[in-house]
Amino acid sequence: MSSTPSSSEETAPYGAPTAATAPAVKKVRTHHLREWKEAGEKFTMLTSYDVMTARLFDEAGVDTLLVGDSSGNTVLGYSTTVPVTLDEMITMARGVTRGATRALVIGDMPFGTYQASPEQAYLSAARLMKEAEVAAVKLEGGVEMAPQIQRLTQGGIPVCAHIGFTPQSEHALGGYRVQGRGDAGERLLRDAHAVQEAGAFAVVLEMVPGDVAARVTKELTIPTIGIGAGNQTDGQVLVWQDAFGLNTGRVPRFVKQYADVHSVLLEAARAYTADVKDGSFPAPEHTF
Ligand SMILES: Nc1nc(=O)c2c([nH]1)NC[C@@H]1CN(c3ccc(C(=O)N[C@@H](CCC(=O)O)C(=O)O)cc3)CN21
Ligand SMILES: CC(C)C(=O)C(=O)O
Ligand SMILES: [Mg+2]
Repeated sequence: MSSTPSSSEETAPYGAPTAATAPAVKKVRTHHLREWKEAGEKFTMLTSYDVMTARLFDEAGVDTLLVGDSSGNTVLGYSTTVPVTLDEMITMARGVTRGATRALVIGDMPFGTYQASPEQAYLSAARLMKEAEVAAVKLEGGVEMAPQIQRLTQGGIPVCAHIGFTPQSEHALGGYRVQGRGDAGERLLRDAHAVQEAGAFAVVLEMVPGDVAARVTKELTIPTIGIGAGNQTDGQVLVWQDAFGLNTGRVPRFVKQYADVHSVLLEAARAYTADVKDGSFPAPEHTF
């Protein structure tokens, strides 16, 4: 089987598909995630903040792309996601939706753009859809966000919920900590059921004990997407700069490093600098 992506009608635009890792779906929709859950087939999500990584991850068969507010850390260099604005999210999401042909693109709602009221949430989410053409939005919160989730879904905006450790509430939660241990497990279950009831099509479980995430995944009919939540969730999500080794800072324990992009780019940038300084670049073939 060729691993070269094809844009023909017959062939889905990703390389070397297998039944287990790249279901033969030409364009991923929210209902596909539900169908994969029912079939016991896992799916993937990676963050993406620009057109080139969106194209690349789409070609690889990554099922969903999240334009995460983790861009506050990975693109803009803040220490938290809190300062990220809706305008910044829209600008980045525009690139991602242009790059993705197969993957479902979900835009994160940044802090302060939905918590105030369901109306505020609708106006913010509608901007993400109209101006960046995302297929769905994601927001953080459980029971307390049910009115927002309901308003968006009733207004035609698919919502992915996000419970457990919710980074926008880092200051309220008291740092980066596992959520749902012990008695807090019951609260997490209530949050999970509340977002499903409100109409969410999926829910991210962040930094939740594996056994609790497994129970949530069993009890819910909507798919769960884990990050630091064990291997029993329906899907998995990671921040690409963590997983592929561009981020050389401290990465969370739940990250597996699949590549060392930092070294590749460091080597290339050093070689370019050396070539220019010793006069070997540009060579005649680079000159008009
Ligand atoms: N680069 C990046 N990767 C992420 O996964 C990520 C972001 N940014 N920004 C938004 C949120 C914040 N997230 C984070 C950030 C830090 C930890 C962390 O430091 N975890 C520690 C402590 C766990 C504990 O105390 O129990 C760890 O070792 O996993 C976890 C999740 C996940 N998201
Ligand atoms: C870590 C994921 C789930 C996220 O919300 C983000 O990238 O912003
Ligand atoms: Mg986020």
